[in-house]
Order: sequence, then C-alpha cells, then structure tokens
Amino acid sequence: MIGFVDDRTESECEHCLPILNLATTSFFLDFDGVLCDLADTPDSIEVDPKLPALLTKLSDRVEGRLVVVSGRGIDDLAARLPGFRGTLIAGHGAEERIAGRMHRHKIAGAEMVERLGDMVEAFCATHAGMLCERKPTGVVLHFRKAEREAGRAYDFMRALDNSHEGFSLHHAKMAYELRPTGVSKEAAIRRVMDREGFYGTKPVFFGDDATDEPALSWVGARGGIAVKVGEGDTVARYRVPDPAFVRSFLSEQLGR
Ligand SMILES: O=P(O)(O)OC[C@H]1O[C@H](O[C@H]2O[C@H](CO)[C@@H](O)[C@H](O)[C@H]2O)[C@H](O)[C@@H](O)[C@@H]1O
Repeated sequence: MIGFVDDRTESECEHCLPILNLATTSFFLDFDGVLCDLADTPDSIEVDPKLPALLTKLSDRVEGRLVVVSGRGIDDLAARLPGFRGTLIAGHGAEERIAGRMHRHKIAGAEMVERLGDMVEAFCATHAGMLCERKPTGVVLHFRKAEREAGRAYDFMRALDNSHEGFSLHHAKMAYELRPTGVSKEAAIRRVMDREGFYGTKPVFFGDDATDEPALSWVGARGGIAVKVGEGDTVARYRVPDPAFVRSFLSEQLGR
C-alpha cells in the first residue's frame, strides 16, 4: 500500500500523502509527467490503457470533482483519454470541456496563432532536432532532441514573443511555449474551484513541471494538497516519484 500520513511524521515517511476525505476532495491532475511518463516527442507518449477507466471511476466517486489539467490542446488531450467524459482543462487553461461542453479562449484558431505556428515550423525545418507543436491557442518549440540548441530556441521564441502582443513566453520541460497572456493552470483551477460542486472542497493538485508551480503554490496556500511528481525544485509540500505512483495512489482511492 502506498504511504499515507497518519500516525507517522512526514519525515518518517517518504512519499507519504495525507489520507483524503473523498467527500470533500477535488482532484486536479496534470497529464504529461503526472498521469503518463514523458517521452522524446509529444506524440510518442504511451498512455496506460487502464487510465481512462480509472479516471472515470474516480470522477464518479467524487461526483465529477476530477479535472485533468493539461498544457496540451483539448482535442489532442481528449483523444489520448478515449472513453473519459469528465472535465478537461487544456492549453494550460485556454480550453475547457465541462459537462460535455467546449469553451475556448477567443484567440483559438486566430490567424495570428496560425502565423506563429508557421514561423516556428519554418525555424524547425532548418534546425535539426527541433520540433514544432501547434495548438489552437499557441505554439510550442520542443528542443528535447536538440538540447545543446536550447539557447537558440529561446532567442527565437523570445523574438516572437516581443513582436506579438497578447502572448507570453513560458519555459516548460525541454520546450518554450507561447500562449495567451493571462492564461494559466492556476487561474483555471481557481475558476473551477469557484463553481458549484467544487466550492468549499479541498483541491488536490499533482503537477510535475515548472509551469505547474503557480498552481501548486495556490493550492497549498488555499489549504489544499500540492504534490510535485518527480525531481526538481518545488513549492509543493508533498512529492511522489513518478506517474506510476500517481496512478496507484488514484486506484487506491477507489478501494476506500
Ligand atoms: O500540462 P501537461 O499535461 O504536463 O503538458 C505539458 C506539455 O506536455 C507535452 O510536452 C512535454 O511532454 C512531451 C511528451 O512527454 C515531451 O516530449 C516534452 O519535452 C515535454 O515538454 C506537450 O507536448 C505540451 O504541449 C504540453 O504543454
């Protein structure tokens, strides 16, 4: 059984998480690096075939208070979780699927997003190992396969950021991303937590990336449970080793 903080102190118990009262818990789960392992490219991840059913059951168990919160575009995310009909926040908060209805930031599909995508693609065509990921609300330049070129990738994306109003540049794992200014997982989780059904419950957020830190910080300050998955600096109070651990922890909640 996975460790829980009960009568032991946290220092005695590596990877312990508090025992949750599911009647008052809202789950917010990042996707890449939290529900599935990272891979060389966005398309080469392997999603545990049992994951959609696990998320569905747990969502039912907490009356729909389970939200997958990802940086991926919403169609991409939904396609990787076949059969899961629960709430999705995608594009770091620029897209949402709630109660089966889609909501998208007004920039979604705009000409400027297309243009940015074209420019990043052109850059990748002349820089070996770089990969462009287009999203409805932004664009990512991945340099995981060209780590030594990270500086060049940054300079290019910084120049695009400086010349395009309404977008902000973010440094993610082996990637630089332009997304609409003001869009963040923190803001998205706050919005959801104000909704009926969520309001007054305790948020539990699992995140792994630097881009998850503001949301981890907000959840912790709000009296919720902030959990960092994997290594690296974090403001989160709790840490667990990897996505397999997270999936086991979630499965265990169903048996309680
Ligand atoms: O918020 P998340 O669900 O964690 O999404 C964050 C980004 O994840 C993806 O990129 C990351 O994972 C890739 C696959 O493992 C990896 O190759 C890449 O280096 C990582 O940055 C996704 O492609 C992005 O769109 C998400 O924003």
